[in-house]
Amino acid sequence: MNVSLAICQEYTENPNKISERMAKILTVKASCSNHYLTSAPILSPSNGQASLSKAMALCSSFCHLKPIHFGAKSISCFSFKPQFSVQVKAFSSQDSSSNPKDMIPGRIGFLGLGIMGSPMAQNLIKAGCDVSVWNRTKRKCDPLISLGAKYEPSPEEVAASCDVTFAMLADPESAVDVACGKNGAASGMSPGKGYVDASTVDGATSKLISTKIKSTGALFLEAPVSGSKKPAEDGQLIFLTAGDKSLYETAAPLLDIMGKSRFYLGDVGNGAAMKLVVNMIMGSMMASFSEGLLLSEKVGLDPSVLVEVISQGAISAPMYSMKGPSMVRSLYPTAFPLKHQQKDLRLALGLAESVSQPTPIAAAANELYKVAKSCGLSDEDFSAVIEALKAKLEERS
Ligand SMILES: NC(=O)C1=CN([C@@H]2O[C@H](COP(=O)(O)OP(=O)(O)OC[C@H]3O[C@@H](n4cnc5c(N)ncnc54)[C@H](OP(=O)(O)O)[C@@H]3O)[C@@H](O)[C@H]2O)C=CC1
Ligand SMILES: O=CCCC(=O)O
Repeated sequence: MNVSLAICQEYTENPNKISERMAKILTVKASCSNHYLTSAPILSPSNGQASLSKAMALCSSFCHLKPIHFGAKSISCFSFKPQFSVQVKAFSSQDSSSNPKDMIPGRIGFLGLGIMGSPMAQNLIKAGCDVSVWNRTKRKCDPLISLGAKYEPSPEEVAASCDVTFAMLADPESAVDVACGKNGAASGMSPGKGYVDASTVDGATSKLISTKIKSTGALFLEAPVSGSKKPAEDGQLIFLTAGDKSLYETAAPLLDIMGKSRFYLGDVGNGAAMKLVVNMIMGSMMASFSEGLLLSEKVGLDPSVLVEVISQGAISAPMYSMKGPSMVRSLYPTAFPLKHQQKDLRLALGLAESVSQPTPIAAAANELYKVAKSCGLSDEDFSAVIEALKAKLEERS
């Protein structure tokens, strides 16, 4: 907090000078800790907008700076995320809502506290939001309750007591059940509220949920994410949103707590489609990488060296460097469950079918993930798909 006040004084004294110092302070702070900096009131805001814009423009030459205007009452907000999740938000002290919490919808609901939902909800709580939670398996709520979350016994009660409710559920069936089923979120929805579904589902499912939520007068946004367990923990997700633009704007400060970027893609279904295309590519990449690792080993090469070679060339990808070393050791600590990757391939193939787009590579990859599931690997990380190839090879030899 001292840091943000130092920034504010500099704003007001000399807006041309501040950005370099701001970047330096934040870099130091970011490397020391991993917490959010919020509330940076501009102390003499006569030239607040001008100095802030100037500061943001100058600061962007030092770091990845993301100006976002969110709401008439705030001057502006920007996120600074170098290696760690750090956010700085600037507000006018003349503004009646100089408390950043006033920019955030009153109470936030979170439904579905699995690998992704738990850290996402946790980041909201750590950023100072009032959060209510529900999960089918209640014990998964306990760590969040101990951080200050309020437990509600059903999705309906979460939705009824919150302004904006997020859902992060396994698949289309669970997303529909939690939103539209008995004691589902829709039963607690009414005008003025919003439902943001971050689960990876197909467009038809998303439209069904949207229709049900909107029939209550509430707003709907689909917001599936790219990024896995670690980005969820670090507030570095990429949101692929579509639906009600006004809910997108209301939810933006929350998306910025949980993520590093956000895309607004228009009508409901477009966010789901974008997510499925991304995961279709990812699933095929992982299947192909698995084949390469095993082939290299079979011809007497060291697969660890293959990982190293790939990391230095044009086909390098963080996924190969992150997963490769443990795959070589036949270890698959779960970040993205294999069953969800197969679900995404299945849904992506359905999307392709709906527009008669050939996707032979993804279809082959899907078969491999199905084999992996039948080998009992559903809850392993999706990189365990390599085991399906080992099984096939063993069958043949
Ligand atoms: N893990 C990852 O890397 C990523 C996952 N995703 C997507 O995000 C979503 C969540 O993924 P993730 O957190 O990994 O999955 P998990 O399997 O860890 O969590 C799934 C969540 O859905 C709940 N759930 C499952 N079935 C039902 C049901 N019938 N009724 C009510 N709740 C149910 C689970 O409750 P319970 O605890 O009771 O089982 C749990 O809260 C999925 O759609 C996935 O594809 C997107 C990006 C990355
Ligand atoms: O849906 C899962 C995506 C995982 C990732 O983007 O790393």
